[in-house]
Amino acid sequence: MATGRTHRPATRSRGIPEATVARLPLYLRALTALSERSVPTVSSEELAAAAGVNSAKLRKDFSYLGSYGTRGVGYDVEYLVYQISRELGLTQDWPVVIVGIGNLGAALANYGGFASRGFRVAALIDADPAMAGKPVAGIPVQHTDELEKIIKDNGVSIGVIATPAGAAQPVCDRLVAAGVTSILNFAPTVLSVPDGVDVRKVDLSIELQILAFHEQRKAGEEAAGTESAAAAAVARNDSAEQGPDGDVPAVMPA
Ligand SMILES: NC(=O)c1ccc[n+]([C@@H]2O[C@H](COP(=O)([O-])OP(=O)(O)OC[C@H]3O[C@@H](n4cnc5c(N)ncnc54)[C@H](O)[C@@H]3O)[C@@H](O)[C@H]2O)c1
Repeated sequence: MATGRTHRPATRSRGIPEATVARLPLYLRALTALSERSVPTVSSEELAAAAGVNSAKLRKDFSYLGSYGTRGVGYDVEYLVYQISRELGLTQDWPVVIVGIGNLGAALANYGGFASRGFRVAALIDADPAMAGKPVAGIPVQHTDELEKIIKDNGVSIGVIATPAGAAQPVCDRLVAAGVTSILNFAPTVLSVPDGVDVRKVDLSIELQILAFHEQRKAGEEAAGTESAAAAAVARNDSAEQGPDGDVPAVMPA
């Protein structure tokens, strides 16, 4: 669930809009679940529901991949997994470094989902000399002095930043100078990067704040609903209480 921006135009060079690219991982996650259950084909409606996307949008997205499905049969799950993986560049191995191996960095290093999606954790880097050589998720932590060499030796193009906010920009600068062109930033700070470098920002507290906004709105709607129900009840009572000279009650007895 990465949020934030990438430093790219709204339409990529091959003509796939950025919004479509952002939905491809959602389709892939849903398709992978189907593939694990050996489901051979899926309709656009089923897949759209599983991915949480509108089915017309899904069909449009897949048309950019040249995938139109077969009427009455739907889409071939395995082929679509392959097509989307290829489009996202997941059919090749992506070595990733994680910088800042504290609570979050260690949790990320231990997350098995990276490797299964083609992201190999090539190195764990931390500024704390006491951590150097200590294994986390089976990988020895290396000191930041080694950062440039690690990037070069492993051909790393993706860096994950999980340092305190104050360290994130200098770490980002070093990663970029060493050749990293994509950064996933978990630190609560806005990074500046040169053209050609993509930054995605993950901030769970922002997601929670958005949920809090919706919760507040739901609570407001409920309160308004209770108020209007109460007002309607009062109105019904008023009309029912009208005397023999009054109008006919709103609800006539059967
Ligand atoms: N995005 C999110 O949803 C989310 C969630 C939790 C934490 N965070 C953020 O992630 C970051 C890490 O959180 P944490 O709880 O793991 O902190 P932590 O203090 O446990 O770990 C930070 C690690 O970074 C290392 N470090 C400090 N300066 C460094 C540098 N210049 N180069 C390399 N390593 C350096 C420290 O030695 C430490 O091991 C913080 O910025 C925090 O705000 C984000």
